Amino acid sequence: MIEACGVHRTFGGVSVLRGVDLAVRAGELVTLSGPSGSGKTALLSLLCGFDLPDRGSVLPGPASWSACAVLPQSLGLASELTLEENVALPLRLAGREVAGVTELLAELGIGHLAARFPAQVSFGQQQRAALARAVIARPAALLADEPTAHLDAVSAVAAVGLLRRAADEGAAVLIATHHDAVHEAADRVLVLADGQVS
Ligand SMILES: Nc1ncnc2c1ncn2[C@@H]1O[C@H](COP(=O)(O)OP(=O)(O)OP(=O)(O)O)[C@@H](O)[C@H]1O
Repeated sequence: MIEACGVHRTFGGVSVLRGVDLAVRAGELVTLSGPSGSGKTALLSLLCGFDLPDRGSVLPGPASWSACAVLPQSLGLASELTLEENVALPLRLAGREVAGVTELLAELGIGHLAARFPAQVSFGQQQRAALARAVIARPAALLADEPTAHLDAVSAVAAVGLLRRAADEGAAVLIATHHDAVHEAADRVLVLADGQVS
């Protein structure tokens, strides 16, 4: 479950989020649209615990952060690990068997780059690796910020397919995006405008 209840956040005197309420249930893929600068990234940062609300509450909270995967715009791949090692990391950290990495990279069209380091591939290729890392451990909640921003049409279809599958397998998935192809795969589309979600 992903949830925001009465969330407020102000930056430098500017009230960006003004009483945001939303809920994404297990098995649901919900997209968040809204003009550039409306606060989508700020909201995702609160939902995943990167930031704290001035007022209101969010889920997942600290007790369930380990079951939450985040795909930030900055990707956050470990530069000293290969793409394959990056994708395997959530499984290793959880003490689980490493399986499915090769298949996932192939599905996203970057199987041939598995042994390269992030700095040796394009940003769009890094973005696909970060997406694979976000879904590999089957998180209960998945927050993705513009996951198709640097992808061509074919790669975007593969990425959206993967996010849809994560929801179909039971994850609560929330995606901030400007892309119609992602909205079309969603169960619901939310709009963030004037500090509130509708
Ligand atoms: N840490 C911060 N400090 C100061 N201002 C911030 C901070 N984070 C966000 N803001 C401001 O909050 C507003 C919303 O920013 P945010 O990045 O959340 O928008 P967005 O909807 O994700 O935009 P885009 O679609 O361009 O990615 C902007 O005016 C931004 O400058």
